[in-house]
Amino acid sequence: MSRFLRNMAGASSSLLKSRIPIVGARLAPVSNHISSSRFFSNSKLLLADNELKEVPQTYEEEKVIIDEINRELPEEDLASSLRMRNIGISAHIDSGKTTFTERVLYYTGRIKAIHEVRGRDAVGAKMDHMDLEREKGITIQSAATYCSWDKDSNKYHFNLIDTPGHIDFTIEVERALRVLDGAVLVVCAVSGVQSQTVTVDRQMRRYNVPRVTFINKMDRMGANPFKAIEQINLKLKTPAAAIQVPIGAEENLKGVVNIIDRVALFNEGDQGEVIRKADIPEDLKDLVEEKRALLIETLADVDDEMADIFLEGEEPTVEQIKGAIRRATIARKFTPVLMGSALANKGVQPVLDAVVDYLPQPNEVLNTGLDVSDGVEKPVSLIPSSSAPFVGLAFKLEEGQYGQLTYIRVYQGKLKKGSYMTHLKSGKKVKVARLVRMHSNDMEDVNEVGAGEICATFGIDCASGDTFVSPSAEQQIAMSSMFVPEAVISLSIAPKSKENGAFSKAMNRFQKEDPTFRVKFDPESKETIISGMGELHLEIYVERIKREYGVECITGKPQVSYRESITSPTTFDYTHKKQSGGSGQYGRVMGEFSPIEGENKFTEHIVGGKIPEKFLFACSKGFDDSLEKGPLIGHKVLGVHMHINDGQTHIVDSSELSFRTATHGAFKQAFLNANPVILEPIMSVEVTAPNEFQGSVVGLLNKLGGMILETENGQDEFTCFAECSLNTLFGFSTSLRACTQGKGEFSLEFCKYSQTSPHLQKELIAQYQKAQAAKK
Ligand SMILES: Nc1nc2c(ncn2[C@@H]2O[C@H](COP(=O)(O)OP(=O)(O)OP(=O)(O)O)[C@@H](O)[C@H]2O)c(=O)[nH]1
Repeated sequence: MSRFLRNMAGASSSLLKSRIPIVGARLAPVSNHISSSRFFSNSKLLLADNELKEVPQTYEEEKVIIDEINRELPEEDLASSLRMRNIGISAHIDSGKTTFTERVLYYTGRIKAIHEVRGRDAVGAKMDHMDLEREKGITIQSAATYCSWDKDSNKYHFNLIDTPGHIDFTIEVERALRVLDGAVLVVCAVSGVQSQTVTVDRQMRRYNVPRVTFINKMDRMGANPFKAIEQINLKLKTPAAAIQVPIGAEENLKGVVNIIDRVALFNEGDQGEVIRKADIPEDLKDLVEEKRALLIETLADVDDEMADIFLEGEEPTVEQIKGAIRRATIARKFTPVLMGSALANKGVQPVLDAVVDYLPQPNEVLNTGLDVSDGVEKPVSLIPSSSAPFVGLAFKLEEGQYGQLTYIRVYQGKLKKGSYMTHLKSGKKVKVARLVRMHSNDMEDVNEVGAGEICATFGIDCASGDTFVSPSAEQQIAMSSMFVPEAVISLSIAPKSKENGAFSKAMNRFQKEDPTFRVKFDPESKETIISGMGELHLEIYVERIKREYGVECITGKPQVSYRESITSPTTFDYTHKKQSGGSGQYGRVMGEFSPIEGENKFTEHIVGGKIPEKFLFACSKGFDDSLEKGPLIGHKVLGVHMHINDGQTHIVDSSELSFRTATHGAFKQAFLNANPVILEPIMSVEVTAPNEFQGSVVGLLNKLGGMILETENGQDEFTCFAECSLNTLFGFSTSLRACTQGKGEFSLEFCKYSQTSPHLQKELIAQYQKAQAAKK
C-alpha cells in the first residue's frame, strides 16, 4: 500500500462529507467525483511558483490566477490551446443532442453520411453505438469524439462528448462535465426549458462550465425561440440573448440571420452542408435590429466594457460585441443563444463557430488538483502546459472488443505512446502501449497527446475517477479526492435465475466505475450485499444489471448503515488471559477512551517499555478490528479515541495475538461504559416542484420529521432544502410523486451522522440481540 493510502486508511467518514448528488425522482445516478466541483475548496491554493492564494470564490478571482498561469505558459502551449475546445452537449431528454451531434460529425468530415436516431436505415446515429442505444433511440452512455472545424482559415480541434439526457444516467453527465471546458446546451424550441434542462444547468454551474445555447427543433409547429430565451433568463437565472433570428418557420425554415454582423445564412445542399451568405431578408430587418439592441443591452448588464460603450451611447463594433460575449460567457454570466433544426440540417454550423468564438480554450479555465505528496490533500493549480509533469484523469471506462478502454483527460504535461505513467492510487507504474483518439466507437492511433486534450488507452487497470501522474514527478497530484465516503445504505441482491457470469461481471464493472458503490459477500447469510449512497443509487444499478447485462435480480429490503459511537469519556484496564493447557495467552492494556468528532483515532504512550513495540502494533490492529463491528448492533464505529498508556506482559505467554485480543476486549468493555449511542445518516434533501404543491411538499417533509432549512420561490416553481433522516426516506419518490402529481423532483445527498431517537436505539438493539440469539 502506498504511503499516501496508508495515511488515508484511518480517515473517518464524516471528514469525507462530499456532494454525491442523487438527482431526480426517477432512478438515481450518482457521481463518483467525490469532490464535485472543479475546485477543491477546503484550504489555500498552491500556485506553481509556490505562492499560496485563497481558493477563488468568484470568476474574477479565478481570472487573476488564470492570467498569472498564462503569463508563464510557453508560446507553443498557448498556440495549441488556442485551437482546442473540449465541449459537451447536454440537454433534457429527447431535445435532439444525438441528432445535433450527428450533424456536427458530418459537417466536420468525421462521418460520410448522416444516420438518424431511430432512422429507417437501421444504422443508427454514430454516437449512439451501444446496441441498446440504437434500439431505443436514446443515448445512455457518453462517447468522446475528436473532430476538426475550419474557421477563418484556421483548424480547430474539438473533443466532443455526447452526454445522456436521461436522468437515470446522470452519472455520465456529471463525469463529462468535470472534464469539459464548455458546453452546448440544447433546448427544444417548442417545450422550452424543461425539468432536466434545469438539472443539467445546475450541474454545469457546479462544475463552472460556460455554455452556449442552441434552440433546436425550430422546424416544429409552435416553435418559439424567444419564449425559450425568456425561460432561460427566468428559470435558469442566466442572462441570455439571441445572437440569431430564424429565417422562415416550421417546414419553411431556411436558415438564420447572424444579428451581430447582420448576415443571413441559408443552409443549402442535400444535407444543409452549403452555407450561402446573403443580405438580411427585408421582412426580418426590424426584428434583427430589435434583437440586436436587446443583445447589447443584456451584455451591458454583464460586461463592464460593454456597459461603458452603452452608457456613452456609442454603437459597439462587431469585434466589441463578440469580445463582450466571449468574456461574459467564459465568466459564466451570460449565454449566447443560437437556433435552428438539427433534423432539418439548419443552423448547426454557426454553433460550431460559436464554440470557437465564445467557449474557453483549455488554458482559459482554472483546474485544480490535490497535492498528496505528503499524505495531506493540498489544493494546487494545474498548468496546462505540455512541458509540465504529466497529470491525467481517467474519467470514463468502457468495455470494448479489445478490453477496457480508458478515457483520459490530460491536465498537465503530455502522454506519449510507449511511455510510463503511475497509477496514483496503487502506486503502480503502467505502460501506455497504445494511445488513441476516439471517434465514437472507432479509433485513431496517435503517438502523443498534450495538455488539455482527451485521449484513450487500452489495457490499463484502474477505476473511473483515478489519477495518473508522471513517474518522475516530485509532486503527486490527484485529480479527485482520495477520500471515499462510507456507504449509507445496503441491500442483498441475487440473480433471479441461473446466469453465466454476467452478474459478477456487472458488479465488477460498476464498482470500478463508481467508488461509492460497493459489493461484498456476507459469509454468514451467504448473500451478496451491495451498498451505496441512497436507495435510488442502488436502484439504478439493479436496473442497469437488467438493461445492460440482461440479468433480472431479486433484492432484499434496503438497510440503513448505522454507526455506533460514544458520548462520554472513560478509562479501561483489561486483561486477556488464557493460561490453561498448551501455550498460553496474556495481555493487559490500560488507558483512556473518549469521544472524538467525526473520526476514529488510536494513540499510545508507554513509558518503560511495559508493552513492547511489536505488541503495540498488534493493539492498533485490535482497535481496527473493533471498529468494524460495534458492540451495540454490529455496525461500524465512529467517533472513538482510544489511548493506551499502560499495560503488562507475561514473559512466556504474551504474543501479538494476545494483545490484539486484549485491545478488542478493552474496546468492548470501555465502549459499553461510555454511554454508547447509535448514529443514523442524515441526508440533505432538495425538492423542486410547481408552486401549487408547496403546501403538500412542506407537509410531507414535516411528516417525515425533516428539518426545513430554506425555501426558494421562483416564478413557477419552488425549491425546498431540508435535512431528513435516511430512515424516513424509503419510498420518498413514491410519496413525492403522489403529492405533486408526478411533477416534483428531488435530489439527496449524504450530509452527516446524527444520534437516533432513544426509542429507535432501543428497538435496534433488541432486534440485534434477538437475531444474535437465534443464531446460537
Ligand atoms: N422536428 C425535429 N425533430 C428533431 C430535431 N432534432 C431531433 N429530433 C427528433 O427528436 C427525437 C430525439 O432526438 P435525439 O437526437 O435522440 O435526442 P437526444 O437529446 O439525444 O435524446 P436522448 O439521448 O434520449 O436524451 C428524435 O426522434 C429526433 O429525430 C429537430 O430539429 N426537429
